Amino acid sequence: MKTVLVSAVVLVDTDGRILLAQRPEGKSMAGMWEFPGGKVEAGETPEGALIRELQEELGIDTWESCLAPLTFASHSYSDFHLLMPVYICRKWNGIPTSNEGQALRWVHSENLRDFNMPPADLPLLPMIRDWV
Ligand SMILES: Nc1nc2c([nH]c(=O)n2[C@H]2C[C@H](O)[C@@H](COP(=O)(O)OP(=O)(O)OP(=O)(O)O)O2)c(=O)[nH]1
Ligand SMILES: [Mg+2]
Repeated sequence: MKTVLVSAVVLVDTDGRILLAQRPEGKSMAGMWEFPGGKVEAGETPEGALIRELQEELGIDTWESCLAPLTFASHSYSDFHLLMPVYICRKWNGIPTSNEGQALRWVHSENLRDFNMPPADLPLLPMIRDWV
């Protein structure tokens, strides 16, 4: 099975809330709430891909020095294996805005489990709750 590399971020605001984005209609797992990010394309580093995705999806700018490794997901879906490094970021320029029609929510870490998230994300939630 193909392994797909996806970078994602736990974006934390000054109140300690985390940004979740809802996957739009038409995409796989539509309606589920995810950490912002996307696929690492050929020739990109995971950090570079995440910086690009944050510009494209949310219209914010951040820097490699502001992305710290937090955890990762490794999960087999029916048609591919997901390997997803997850970074934490507390510093960026701009206000996250829905650029691709996706709903956005700032969520307190203790409430993450109330959101319907992709199966790959579920094992990460307890440690994110404890560490953020
Ligand atoms: N961004 C993100 N993707 C996740 C999470 N959990 C999870 O299983 N995924 C999966 C869903 C997708 O299969 C894959 C991300 O691919 P995607 O299609 O959103 O990638 P992309 O943003 O580059 O979008 P596209 O241009 O390929 O449409 O990773 C998560 O928390 N955040
Ligand atoms: Mg994406």
